[in-house]
Amino acid sequence: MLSEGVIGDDEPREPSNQDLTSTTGGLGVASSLACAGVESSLHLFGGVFVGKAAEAYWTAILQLRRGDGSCFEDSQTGAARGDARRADGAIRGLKRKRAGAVAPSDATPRAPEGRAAAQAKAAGHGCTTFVSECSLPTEKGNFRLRAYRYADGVKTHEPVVMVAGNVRGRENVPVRVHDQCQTSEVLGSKRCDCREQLDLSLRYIQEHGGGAVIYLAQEGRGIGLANKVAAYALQDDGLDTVEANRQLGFGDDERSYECVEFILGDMEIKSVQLMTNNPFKIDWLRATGVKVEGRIPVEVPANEHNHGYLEAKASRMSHLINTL
Ligand SMILES: Nc1nc2c(ncn2[C@@H]2O[C@H](COP(=O)(O)OP(=O)(O)OP(=O)(O)O)[C@@H](O)[C@H]2O)c(=O)[nH]1
Repeated sequence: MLSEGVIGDDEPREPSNQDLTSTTGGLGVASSLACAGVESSLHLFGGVFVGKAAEAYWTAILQLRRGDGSCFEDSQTGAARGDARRADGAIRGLKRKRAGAVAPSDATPRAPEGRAAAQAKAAGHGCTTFVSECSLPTEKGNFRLRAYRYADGVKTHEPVVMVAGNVRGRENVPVRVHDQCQTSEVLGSKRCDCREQLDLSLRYIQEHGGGAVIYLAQEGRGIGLANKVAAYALQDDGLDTVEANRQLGFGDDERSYECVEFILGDMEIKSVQLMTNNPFKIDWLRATGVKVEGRIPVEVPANEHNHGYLEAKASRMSHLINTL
């Protein structure tokens, strides 16, 4: 087992002014959609975001940025918050419309929401800031826990990273980008493989010279806990995980990985071996500028409750699962 991980030779630190003004890269476009060694079947579809909704959205975004590009989410005016709420509603409406527009009736595996989603994930509308770091002894070993804050004018969340070993300045660092699953990780649900994947990843980085697990609060592939329960209810009635999302008016995948490049850069991780079974996650991360050198599978044995779910992930979402 590794000793408690460090980002480099740093001591744990409190947020400095520099930390609190460092940000993600602004309004960039996909820096790279090249996906060497990984099969990609991104499909094109477009959506135009116009009129008052767009104005409100950009107003809210711009009010979150100083001239120097830094974040000041806590100083939003009431007007900005109102704009943000209207923009939030507009975006939700757009997503529903889009989900209806693209919902395919065939079972062909495809990138969830296609190229537009990959580009949106890469577009860089939000700000990520480092907040603080502490030691975190766990059942899987000793880690350092780094906390960040992300805000895009509509929503905020607080990504955390569990780090083991010395990763600063390294290439090919094993990294897992893991999305929250309260049902399995907190409540012990056997409907999915999320908790086991998290455990496997934490053990892996302890046993293989270090690495990082970036944990993002994007419950239910970004649709939220209550909506995921609604999706589960539809799956209880026979729909699969993809059909259930569409039936609720959501895209197949509503997650955003915009903060990941900033977090890796902040930790001076130069390139990663991504721990995932999802080839599209590799595409998305590359589209945001993350240097993904390769993939480490995170496969766990199926159980009687999640077998159908894992089969749907393999057949509907192209997940590379050999344990079925
Ligand atoms: N909407 C929805 N979300 C689910 C369902 N089951 C699990 N999740 C969420 O799915 C997310 C994990 O995504 P997965 O599709 O399992 O895997 P992935 O992250 O794309 O790929 P891996 O890196 O291989 O784990 C977590 O946020 C879970 O809360 C479901 O049936 N419906």
